[in-house]
Amino acid sequence: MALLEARALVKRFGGLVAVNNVDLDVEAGEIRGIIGPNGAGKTTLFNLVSGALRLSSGTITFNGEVISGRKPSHIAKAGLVRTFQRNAMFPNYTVLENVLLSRHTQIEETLFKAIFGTDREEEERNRARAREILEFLELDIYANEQAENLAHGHQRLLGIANALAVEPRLIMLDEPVAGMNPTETAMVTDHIRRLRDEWNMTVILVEHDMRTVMEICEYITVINFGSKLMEGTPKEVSQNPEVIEAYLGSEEIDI
Ligand SMILES: Nc1ncnc2c1ncn2[C@@H]1O[C@H](COP(=O)(O)OP(=O)(O)OP(=O)(O)O)[C@@H](O)[C@H]1O
Repeated sequence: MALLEARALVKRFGGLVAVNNVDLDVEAGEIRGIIGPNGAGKTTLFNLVSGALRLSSGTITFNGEVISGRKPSHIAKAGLVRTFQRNAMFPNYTVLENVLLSRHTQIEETLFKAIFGTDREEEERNRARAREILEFLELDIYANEQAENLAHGHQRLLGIANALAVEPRLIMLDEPVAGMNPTETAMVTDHIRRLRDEWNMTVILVEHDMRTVMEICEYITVINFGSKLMEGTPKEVSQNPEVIEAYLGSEEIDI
């Protein structure tokens, strides 16, 4: 059984079918890419899996548990979290505080509980874990910096740190290298690979930067008009005429 099994997912917005009967199986330890043209339904698919949007129909099983219909906080606690395209979640707090606050806000349902709901021992544990995450992502030198002062690449990395704070098994990254220069892209790509290799994390990413997708994903799902067009290795995807037609306007994918 795959770690994530999505069956016949459908999402309708009024008359528009944004996600149309999509199956998705992701094995533990995979780095999976989801690609497709603008408006194909990638973000909607992400939101369905993370629980941010309610399914019109379909079932999602994660780690053997049915998670469809559950709240995002429940899904996060079960070990599946997503990042967002926006920068730092709590811009006026330090980097370390961001990771601590994220852990609480993603798995607790009220801000009160998030802020006051933990005992000292648990808080110590959370703090130690937050430091470990920052070290892993080489953000520890910024631990006491205000988040909004970080460079763009580091802010996006902090988004990943915030997601890791709930200690997930599967992390969904929404355009992790969007707007980055080549140095930042290389840094983030390297960390994504290390997350899988060293922390056994399963990763799903939506990304427009084809070079990054081809470089780090061993398997890619292509979405077009809300439906799955194909799945395959980067090589299979980049050579598939339907994909080239749909996604790249008949230009070859540059790998
Ligand atoms: N909340 C919503 N209400 C109505 N329509 C929506 C909503 N969210 C998305 N859509 C529509 O659903 C379709 C899929 O959008 P989605 O954002 O999932 O595509 P995408 O593949 O992520 O696109 P992009 O690559 O541009 O981010 C689009 O036609 C979009 O306009």
